[in-house]
Amino acid sequence: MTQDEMKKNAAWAALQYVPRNTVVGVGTGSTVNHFIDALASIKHEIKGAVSSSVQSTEKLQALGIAVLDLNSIDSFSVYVDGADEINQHKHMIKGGGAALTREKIVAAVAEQFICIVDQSKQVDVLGKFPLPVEVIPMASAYVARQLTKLGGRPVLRQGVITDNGNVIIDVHDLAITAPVKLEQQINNIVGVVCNGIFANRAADMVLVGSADGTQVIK
Ligand SMILES: O=C[C@H](O)[C@H](O)[C@H](O)COP(=O)(O)O
Repeated sequence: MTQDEMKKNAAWAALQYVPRNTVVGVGTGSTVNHFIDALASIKHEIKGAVSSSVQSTEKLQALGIAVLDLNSIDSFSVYVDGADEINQHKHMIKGGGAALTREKIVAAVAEQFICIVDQSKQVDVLGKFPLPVEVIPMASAYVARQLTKLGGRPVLRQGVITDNGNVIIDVHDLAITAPVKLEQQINNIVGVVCNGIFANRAADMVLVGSADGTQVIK
């Protein structure tokens, strides 16, 4: 079974946790693209979606799913999104597709975060995947120096501008043993919009696709 088939299994398994007659929060990425396909199969049973990226919005709309303004909603039940890495505490690294800030915003409004991954995303310690940090462009050199002081090796992601008009710095060589603390420390650097550690708001449930089926971790 390919990695993409494992992603697809996890994504379709998420459908059973989507309450009907409500708005659904939708993340971004190749795993979520499978979830959007799955969501289209029940589009007449939901009230629409709130989206975390232009990419997901376009796919949702192309499949006939209404995309609602997050500011028009007080809360909704379930946010479904992938991850680049996830540990046993359901802390994640996200942002490989540069969508981390809007993802963190939509996740914050959701009552429950369901993370869909293939088994290759499970790690003991976060940080082998370079940590994405979204940065206001004029602050990129300053922020890079501060990230170096925290022990990382910052690399500006070439040719990428986020949906919010900012740049991404990928931080290599971090062994993230205290994700809750490091997420806050990086947020405190002036010029940082958001970082890809999702630990202060971890996932509530993880669906892990593998060749043996989909494992549910609650
Ligand atoms: O910015 C992108 C998101 O955080 C994605 O959820 C993450 O990169 C995982 O993507 P994929 O499902 O393509 O592996």
